[in-house]
Amino acid sequence: MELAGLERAFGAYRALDGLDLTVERGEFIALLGPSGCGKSTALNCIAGLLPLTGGAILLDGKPIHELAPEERGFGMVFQSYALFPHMTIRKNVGFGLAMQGVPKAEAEARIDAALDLVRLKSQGDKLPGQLSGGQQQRVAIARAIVIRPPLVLMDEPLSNLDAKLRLEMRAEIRAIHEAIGSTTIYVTHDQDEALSLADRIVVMANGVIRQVGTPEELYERPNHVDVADFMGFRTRILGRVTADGSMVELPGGRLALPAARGLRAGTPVTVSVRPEDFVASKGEARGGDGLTGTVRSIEYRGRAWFGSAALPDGTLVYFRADSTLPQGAPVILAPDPARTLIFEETGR
Ligand SMILES: Nc1ncnc2c1ncn2[C@@H]1O[C@H](COP(=O)(O)OP(=O)(O)OP(=O)(O)O)[C@@H](O)[C@H]1O
Repeated sequence: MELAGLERAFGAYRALDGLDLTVERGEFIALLGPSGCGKSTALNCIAGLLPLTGGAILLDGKPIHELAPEERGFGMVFQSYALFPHMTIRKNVGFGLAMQGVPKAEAEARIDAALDLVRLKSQGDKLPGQLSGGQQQRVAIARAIVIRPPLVLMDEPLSNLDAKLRLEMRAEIRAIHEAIGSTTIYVTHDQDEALSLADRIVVMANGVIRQVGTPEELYERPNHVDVADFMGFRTRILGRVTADGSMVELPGGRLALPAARGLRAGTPVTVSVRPEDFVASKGEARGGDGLTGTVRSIEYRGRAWFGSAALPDGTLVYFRADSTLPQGAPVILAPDPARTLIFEETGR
């Protein structure tokens, strides 16, 4: 499937501002981004629930964006399970087949197979209200896949479930995707979910795609400060490349960072670091060994302590420490230079 310059405006507001993406058959794609970035809008446009205001959607080379949702025939799974409360599980799962006029014997066999896949075969005669949240979401998945759709669309399907069930269902969703060989587009704001499920992740911000890549590519080499944010680079510090171009001048000190090599002297930069790669120890920094900050909070998380410290300008740094540190104490904050990212002129 191909999204070509997908646009959706609400009045003057452009919720989708030119999305280009090719999805291969059998791929599992995660659309990842903060609340309001346009993920659900993109999914609803693909499903046909929202008309486009520009661009095109092609399936096997044919434009489908003028088709009604039922003509596209995609399977949809929403955050709310959207089951019919007065219909049995079997009837819920079979609804799409009945609409398509699939003969009864075939429909029954396909309902059996779908319920088997989501491990609910024995629950078919119950009503949705008699099932747990996780079971209801599995019914919704069975209903989406029983029609053998060319594309399965999922919008935060796990966000109503508790943490343990979310992990179990995550594995099941991937297993079902493999088992039926479907193409799946999955909307989430949870980077763990995206990293563990997807073949490729599409990171969105403000209605545009920031980066597309495999989980490894995005985790190791985010190309934009927004993507880094999503991949766990929690600390972002604004600074400038020093006059001789060898270091980065930041609040609380200067750092020698290989990633800054090649940038012009004076270039404004954002430095991004993960908490586990930013080590705090007692003392004050001097001469490029780290930044000086003041401990704001600290807690033990097994193995190590994690906390936050304020730089002189108030910027918060999220750090790891090998022993506890008193609140209010001055600390040296030393990032692992090889794991520190630098972005030009992208600070907020
Ligand atoms: N029907 C609508 N009318 C006006 N604005 C809308 C409409 N639907 C969405 N928007 C706006 O478009 C933007 C994108 O919304 P969308 O629901 O796609 O975001 P999202 O990334 O899915 O966020 P969330 O994770 O919170 O669901 C938001 O700013 C939202 O307010």
